Amino acid sequence: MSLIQSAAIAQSSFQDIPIIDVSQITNHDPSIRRTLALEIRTACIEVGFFYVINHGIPENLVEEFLSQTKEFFALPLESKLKIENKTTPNLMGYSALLSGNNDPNGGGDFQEGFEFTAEPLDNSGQKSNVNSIGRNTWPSGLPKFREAALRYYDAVVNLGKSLFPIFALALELDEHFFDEKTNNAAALMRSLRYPPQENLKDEHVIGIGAHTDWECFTILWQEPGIQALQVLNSEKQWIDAPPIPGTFVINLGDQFARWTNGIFKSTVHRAINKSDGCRYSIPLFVGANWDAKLDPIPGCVSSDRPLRYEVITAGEYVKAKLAETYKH
Ligand SMILES: O=C(O)CCC(=O)C(=O)O
Ligand SMILES: [Fe+2]
Repeated sequence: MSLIQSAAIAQSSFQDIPIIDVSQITNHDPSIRRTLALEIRTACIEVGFFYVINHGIPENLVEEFLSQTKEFFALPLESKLKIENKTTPNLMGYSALLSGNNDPNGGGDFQEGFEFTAEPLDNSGQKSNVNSIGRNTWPSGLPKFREAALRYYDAVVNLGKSLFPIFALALELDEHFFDEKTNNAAALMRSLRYPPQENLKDEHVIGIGAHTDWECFTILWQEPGIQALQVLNSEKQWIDAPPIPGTFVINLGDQFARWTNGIFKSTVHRAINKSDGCRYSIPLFVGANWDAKLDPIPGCVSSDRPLRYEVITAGEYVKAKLAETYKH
């Protein structure tokens, strides 16, 4: 069945998020790759979200960065504000509670964050760490933070790189289709702390308000034991996406929706921490090169399914979204 036909009959009234075993993601056997791609294709067309298990990312890398993240957020506010994202040229660094607002109808996101991008681990801090997004800004007084962050980052980026060829197969394209559109992309990682909102009365100010992600896809680690993330289905029901130990959540973002003319879903989601303690999560946003055009890929536009989005570059799109989210 063609992509457009599959999209036309897709059921997006999902009640749960599929779990996909990606242990074979680097297997070269074409039939194994096709089977995995088909499973991912269905999840992308119907849900826009899936969990991955057997992804190969060592647990200790997560634990080490999580423990550094907890130490960072436990610093006094004035220390964190020394590296506030609003004071850096590229919005890297610390974002305070309520400083961002992902939902234009919301009153600000009730989370703190630390954002960074690629940087060689052995770099002595010279010019080479400037990529298309620019330099990172690291906290001082936490000697293990940078290394733990970058080791974890590299492992998750590698999973991201192995997903692009499978997404291409899922879209009936050559496996290398996305190579030149993504070979110079700088993925952004954020570690996040959500204070408890146990007795939430005002749904106007929640951990992260209803939004879609802006890049191609997101690889999200969530702290086990605390339900917070919810995903909106086509019936406008919020479906829980609970943390499942040993998994990551993968969700598609707007860049994939634009490339596929909406066939791959960039699904609305939000997070609310209703537990009685802080909740941590760590998304990695994997985007296209900033100069890559978000024009529809073959097989996604027809007379029945006309072009839905204006064609712009990934960089133009993300910059506009950043300006909207951090405007106040
Ligand atoms: O913390 C979460 O579970 C979701 C975070 C998220 O949606 C985002 O940062 O875009
Ligand atoms: Fe998100």
